[in-house]
Amino acid sequence: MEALLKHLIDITCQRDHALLDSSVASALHELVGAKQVRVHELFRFRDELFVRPRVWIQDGEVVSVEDSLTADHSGEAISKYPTLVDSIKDRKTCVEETSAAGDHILWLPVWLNDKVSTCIEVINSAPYSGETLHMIEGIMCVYRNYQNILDYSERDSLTGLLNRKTFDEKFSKLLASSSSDVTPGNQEDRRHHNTDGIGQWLAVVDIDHFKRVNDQFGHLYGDEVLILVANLLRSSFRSQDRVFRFGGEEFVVLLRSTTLEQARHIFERFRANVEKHEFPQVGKVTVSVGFASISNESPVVILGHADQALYYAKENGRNRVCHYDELVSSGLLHSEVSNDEVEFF
Ligand SMILES: Nc1nc2c(ncn2[C@@H]2O[C@H](COP(=O)(O)OP(=O)(O)OP(=O)(O)O)[C@@H](O)[C@H]2O)c(=O)[nH]1
Repeated sequence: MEALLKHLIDITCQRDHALLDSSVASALHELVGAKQVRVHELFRFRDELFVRPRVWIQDGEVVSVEDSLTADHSGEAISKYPTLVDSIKDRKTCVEETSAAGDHILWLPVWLNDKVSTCIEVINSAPYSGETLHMIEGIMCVYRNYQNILDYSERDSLTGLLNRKTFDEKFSKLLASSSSDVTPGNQEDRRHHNTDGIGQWLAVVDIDHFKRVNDQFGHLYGDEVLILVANLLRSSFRSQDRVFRFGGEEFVVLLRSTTLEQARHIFERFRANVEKHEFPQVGKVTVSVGFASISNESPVVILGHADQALYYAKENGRNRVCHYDELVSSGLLHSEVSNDEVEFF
């Protein structure tokens, strides 16, 4: 009872999804005495549903995918887990199966607004008693309620995208984890990309002439355009990338683990998706995009680079994607001296 209370206090003091996942995994691992607990993320890619662990137990400790930039983000097709597929089809919250090795596996899909984007897997060598199942059910209810509360505080109410406050937290965390990966010997390599040319990218996206939409059609249509652009952002990027509404008609995208060529291609594909889209009543809408590599510079400098590239795109025809480093190396932009003293967040 005391251990359960301790874990419930730990779960309910979290203000961040990743920490909430970790404290729930730790509670289930310790209270059930489970061999393994994984918190999986379910995501759609090219019309297929995939599963990818977000948190798991390794050497008795909880490990989170957010702790590492190098973790494998690809995931597995959900069809590899038929019991999980059935549990979702039947709208169940708990299904048990026995593996070929004799382990007892519990699949616990988390239902939020009729959708499942998270599922917990608990693996145990012994069968689960009625009392244990009852306790797991209680922990899952607390977990679901807390996910709801966190979603509400992390998201923008109009578009449902992550909000500016969440960007500040996530971006600082991403930079901290990338700089903690730096060892004295490889500092220069990590400054921009790893040796494969794979890097992280930040883009600022701004709707072109949005004021005209509001002026010509009214704010309700303006809001509708914002919602539709947010949907196009969601469908144009992978689920491990992060999309934020930064304020007004400006959005920020964090693109993980791609080369410069891929990043350019992905941002260009999004720009083209918006250009092709028919917006009800309003007709055609375009966006400009400025992007920069996520280096070991401060958040204000990286954001400033992407902003400068966006400004260049706006000044040079709009409806285009511009890359900061390329503009600097071709002499079209002047690199700014970094000023880490500036307080931005
Ligand atoms: N409908 C609606 N409009 C908003 C919202 N937030 C900001 N805006 C409007 O967005 C417009 C932004 O206008 P500007 O910054 O002049 O930029 P723009 O017209 O998009 O022009 P460029 O960016 O130069 O292409 C302003 O009219 C704001 O009132 C919102 O939540 N809903």
